Amino acid sequence: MLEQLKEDVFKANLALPKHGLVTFTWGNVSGIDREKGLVVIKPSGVEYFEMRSRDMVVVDLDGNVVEGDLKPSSDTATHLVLYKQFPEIGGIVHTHSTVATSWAQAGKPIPAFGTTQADYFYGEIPCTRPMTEEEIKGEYELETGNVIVETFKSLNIDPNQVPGALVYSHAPFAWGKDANDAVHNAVVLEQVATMAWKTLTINPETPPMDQTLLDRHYLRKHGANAYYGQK
Ligand SMILES: O=C(CO)[C@@H](O)[C@H](O)COP(=O)(O)O
Repeated sequence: MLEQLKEDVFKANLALPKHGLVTFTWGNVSGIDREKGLVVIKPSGVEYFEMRSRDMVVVDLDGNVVEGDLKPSSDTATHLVLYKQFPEIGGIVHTHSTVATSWAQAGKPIPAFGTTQADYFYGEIPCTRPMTEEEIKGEYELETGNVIVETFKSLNIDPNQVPGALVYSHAPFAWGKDANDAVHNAVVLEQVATMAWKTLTINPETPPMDQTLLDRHYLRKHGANAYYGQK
């Protein structure tokens, strides 16, 4: 079970450069075995092309390394907060993908302008508030997770319906039912970030999409009555 999770997380990490979501060692992917209370995550600062499955690091929910010779990702604390606060997610991706990161740096949520976003995100993709000097000087990665959770609670957004967020002045996090699903949502996030940017370039007055159309497209792929594809 844990060996399979390591392999899955390893492959998911290698998918980041394949999809053009990361440069150098930027970004990271993790997956959780909730029965064991263990998280597998990428080692910090290791080039993707050098990475091997056995390099994946296993930590407990307090961040203690329980297996692996390398140091875990520097963003591990953020992943752990999200696993604890979003109990239905099974995988998390952090990238510095160019356009989504540009939205995060601008401090703007990504509005839902069309059905592409609606198929995967049930509305706008939120951006967190600026972090305080105390949060930044403190345990920044832990506080990054806390401010993502705070954003979803304050906006009453279900993280299972909007599987991603922009961290202000930083970059996006995405998640899903497992590491592979989280990578899928990270790819979609970068795509819809690009579409939204270009939409506003073409028409700065573009309004968010019609709620009925948003409902139709999101609910055709998600929920008890989903019917998309061969369902
Ligand atoms: O957010 C950041 C840096 O700001 C991270 O994405 C790093 O770029 C990757 O860190 P490691 O996972 O290699 O520790």
